[in-house]
Amino acid sequence: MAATRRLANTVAVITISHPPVNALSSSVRHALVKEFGEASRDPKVEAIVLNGSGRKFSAGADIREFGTSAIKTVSLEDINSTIEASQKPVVAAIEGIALGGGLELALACHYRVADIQAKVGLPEVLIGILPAAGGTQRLPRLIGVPAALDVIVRGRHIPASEALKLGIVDEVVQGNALDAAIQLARKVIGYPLNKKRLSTVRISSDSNLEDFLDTAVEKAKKQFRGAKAPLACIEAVRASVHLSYHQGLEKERQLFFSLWATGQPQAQQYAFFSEREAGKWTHSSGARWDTEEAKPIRTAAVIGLGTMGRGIVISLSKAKIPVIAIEQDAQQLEVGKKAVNSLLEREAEKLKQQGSVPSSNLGSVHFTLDFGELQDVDLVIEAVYENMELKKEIFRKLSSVCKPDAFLCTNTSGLNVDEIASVTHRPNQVIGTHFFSPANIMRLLEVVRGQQTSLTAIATAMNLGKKLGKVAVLVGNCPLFVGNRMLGPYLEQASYLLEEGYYPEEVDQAMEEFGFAMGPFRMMDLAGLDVGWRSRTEKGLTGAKVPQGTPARQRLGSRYSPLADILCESGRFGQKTGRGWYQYEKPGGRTGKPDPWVKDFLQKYRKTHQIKQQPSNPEQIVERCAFALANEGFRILEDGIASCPEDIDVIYNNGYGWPKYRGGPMYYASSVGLPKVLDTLEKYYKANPDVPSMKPAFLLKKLAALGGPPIKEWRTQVGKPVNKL
Ligand SMILES: CCCCCCC[C@H](O)CC(=O)SCCNC(=O)CCNC(=O)[C@H](O)C(C)(C)COP(=O)([O-])OP(=O)([O-])OC[C@H]1O[C@@H](n2cnc3c(N)ncnc32)[C@H](O)[C@@H]1OP(=O)([O-])[O-]
Ligand SMILES: NC(=O)c1ccc[n+]([C@@H]2O[C@H](COP(=O)([O-])OP(=O)(O)OC[C@H]3O[C@@H](n4cnc5c(N)ncnc54)[C@H](O)[C@@H]3O)[C@@H](O)[C@H]2O)c1
Repeated sequence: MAATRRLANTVAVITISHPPVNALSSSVRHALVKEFGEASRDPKVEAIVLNGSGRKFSAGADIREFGTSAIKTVSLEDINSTIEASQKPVVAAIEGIALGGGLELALACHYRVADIQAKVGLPEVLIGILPAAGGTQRLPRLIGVPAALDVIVRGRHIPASEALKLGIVDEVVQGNALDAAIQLARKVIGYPLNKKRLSTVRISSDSNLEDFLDTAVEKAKKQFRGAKAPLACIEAVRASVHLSYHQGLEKERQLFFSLWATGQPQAQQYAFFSEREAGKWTHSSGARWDTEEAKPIRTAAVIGLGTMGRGIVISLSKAKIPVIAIEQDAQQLEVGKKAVNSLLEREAEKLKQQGSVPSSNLGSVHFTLDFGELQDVDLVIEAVYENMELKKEIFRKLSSVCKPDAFLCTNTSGLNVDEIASVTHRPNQVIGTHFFSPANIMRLLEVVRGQQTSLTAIATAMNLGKKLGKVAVLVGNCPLFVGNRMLGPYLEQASYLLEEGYYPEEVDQAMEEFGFAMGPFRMMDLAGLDVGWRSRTEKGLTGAKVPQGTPARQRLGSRYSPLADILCESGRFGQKTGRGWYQYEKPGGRTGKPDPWVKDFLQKYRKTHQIKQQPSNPEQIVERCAFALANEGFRILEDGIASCPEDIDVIYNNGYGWPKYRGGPMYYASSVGLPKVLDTLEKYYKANPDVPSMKPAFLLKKLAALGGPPIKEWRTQVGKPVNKL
């Protein structure tokens, strides 16, 4: 059923009923027209209340309908106009969510009542479009241009208490919003409605407002580089200032269709559904997310309170899970405790501003040096240094101290989860939980299954990810897992580009213009060049273990770039030392400037090694870096380390700053066309047979030979997920 109507005395209650989120599909819109028309004509009805079933008002338009003919039947804005013009007062009872078209529907009502838990917003920008059922025209008329612009351009989900302050809703109730809405509807019967019809409000413009909008455009260009939707949102809001409501609506429509033509909405909507699909994991045994039960996690522990441990503690605490936090000595414990407490204070402040009580919304954190205190916890996350021997020592301890059914997780960036599990008495309870830095902010969680990891452990870790508000993606165990493994060939290409004549700022600029949050060299400076250097030294790729006589630019018969090693040997570790690929104002500084030292060093290096310079071509930079990423992605699929291309894209969109409006590296390869990707890689590999990472993957060749089928069909060409190692 799409919408139903019942009578509460003289108030008709129309309920949208389209589980799970009451998306306003074509059938819902038809039903709304019918029910609203009947209520309007019914002489017994004096007021109308609109709500949603399942304690959710509505998540907006049915995203699956975009690009189909269904979106064209019964426009939502026509329904909104009819509601707004109603002679009987209409009240929206907002429970749970009123997002996108859901809020636009509520804005057409004359009054809005929300429950305290509700969230409202216009998040269309996050899926590449703009509110296109009058939202960009009604909201500025209700709360003013600056506040509306912030809501629309950022696409935030706004808590009810803030929505009340902004004036988006008229009333917030602790209890039942429907009862409160019915009461309000009765109260306002016979009141004049003119001022409640937002389309009739006029916005007065002045030069300050124009300056404000111009500044917003410049800010959005910088902040959302390359994304078209935020700019379209600003243009639509600008129209609300200059044009009549109906002309503004027409502008909104035009902007919607011109955005659609860019291809960005399709990529972002693919990313939206891919995130949801990632939760629906499958296992080679045939087990799935809906066949396995997760164990509840009532208490947890985190070992190591460094960069990662701190963020993980905060994430757990925000999910109301009490945490025991452990360090190696009193001094480190004190440092960690200070850092965690300061982050917790910030969280508490945010909660207070939202009208929530911090003590009942944050799990407690207990600091200790005593592993003995871990005997009752349900789950432990280890986040000590990336060192196999140290991790094994910790897991031996955990195995003997923790209760037998406790889950033991490692936050390693890429070490062998099976080897870590092998020192415990319960390898089935051991699993990788690879968070991203800062762990309390970044949404990605790679959940790494080992050979012996139980299905319950997988279900529990995936469920924990959801509880922490993360996008959890299940991956197999191989060196560096998925995201970091793909970075290898990408960074390798970036380095080769420097050897061939480019400078760090040129490569970064090209990748940032492509849409990456940060180019490869800025990213390396931020993460610390020493991390990779230590790992290459351990592997014998640099340092004393390299056999005498090895050519500087070759290892194990393949091309090698020693540039990053040379920087590290000069003490240039990136931001932390104030020098890396860039120079910074001070050690720990954030603003990098091109460094003449690097320029000079690169020029000398090229001369020494007689490297032929390439003519400058930013397109080539993007192609080489992005195709190197995608090619490794195809190998990961072949190996069964990721079970589908969508999972890889979710990882890149949420953990590596890939521009969501390009869908992810696999979606990008698909949109460029697999035959073109293959051709480019083939040409490069033919000219550079000593760069094996650019040898086209077998799966890429297979899919290209099939003519490059749509990405949703690739799954059928991929083998069953298996653990490699
Ligand atoms: C000129 C042309 C006219 C254009 C008119 C434009 C009108 C309007 O301006 C455009 C919009 O409203 S655009 C829309 C603006 N609104 C948004 O962008 C809101 C997008 N949604 C969300 O942010 C989150 O889903 C919620 C916060 C709603 C729930 O979060 P949660 O509790 O973690 O749950 P969950 O796991 O996330 O979802 C559960 C299931 O619901 C599914 N589904 C959800 N929303 C859907 C939708 N709108 N549609 C379809 N499906 C939707 C989701 O896929 C999943 O399905 P599955 O098959 O079970 O996997
Ligand atoms: N930093 C990142 O961006 C990042 C991202 C993802 C994963 N990781 C992984 O997370 C792990 C931690 O990395 P980090 O960056 O937080 O390191 P870090 O150096 O910032 O912190 C490690 C912490 O572990 C503590 N520690 C060491 N031995 C201990 C012991 N025996 N008992 C208790 N605590 C001990 C140290 O005192 C230190 O505070 C590593 O495996 C790393 O590869 C790091």
